[in-house]
Amino acid sequence: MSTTSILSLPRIGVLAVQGDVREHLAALDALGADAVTVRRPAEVESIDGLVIPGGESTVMDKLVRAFDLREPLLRRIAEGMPAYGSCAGMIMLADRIADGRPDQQTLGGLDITVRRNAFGRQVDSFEQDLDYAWRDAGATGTVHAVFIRAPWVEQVGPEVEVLARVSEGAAAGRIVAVRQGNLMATSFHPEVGADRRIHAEFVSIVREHRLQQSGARQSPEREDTA
Ligand SMILES: NC(=O)CC[C@H](N)C(=O)O
Repeated sequence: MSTTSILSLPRIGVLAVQGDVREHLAALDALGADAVTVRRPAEVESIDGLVIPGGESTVMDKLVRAFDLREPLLRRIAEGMPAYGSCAGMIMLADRIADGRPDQQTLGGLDITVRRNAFGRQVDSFEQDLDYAWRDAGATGTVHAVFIRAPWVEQVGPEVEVLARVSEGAAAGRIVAVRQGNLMATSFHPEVGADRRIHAEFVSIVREHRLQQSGARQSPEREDTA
């Protein structure tokens, strides 16, 4: 949690050890967030929310450990810091990987099982319009989802809300967007286009969390003076 005023911009970090960091920074910046890269343990402490980009989850896992980011990230996520993972980022936030390599660790937090590269080699990349369960009352309509060697969600726990499924083709019905409390993940890459609605949903989760945090900090004082 940043120590700046609650009225200041939410500071949202993008995990910047590997992957498509720049596109997420641009999307967050366009939404009026204070978007910063996260490479050092101290940087994990100063952010209000975290985006984990697409890339290669095995490499990301190794670098997170090599840069001493694993422990602070685990702690902040356990404390309730909002996080959003796209593609490899979804894998990093998953509690379980189906057929995972024994040496691959995730940060976890989302009670889901993901399957890496689930759509198969023949269809490395594809695009589809999906129905999306918007939480922002202002957002409506489908999402044009871009999948690049994407995972799908094979199993979800009872606390997990399914936000989107594949709409057509052999994989129709597969879960590709989820939310559980302050954690959100998509198999696809909303950062590649100009549509900012999914990032906007995450920024509003971060804003709400900050408000709750500031309320929690203030309430003991209010009791004192009552
Ligand atoms: N575009 C992506 O992030 C691909 C994810 C990658 N296949 C992985 O397993 O980590």
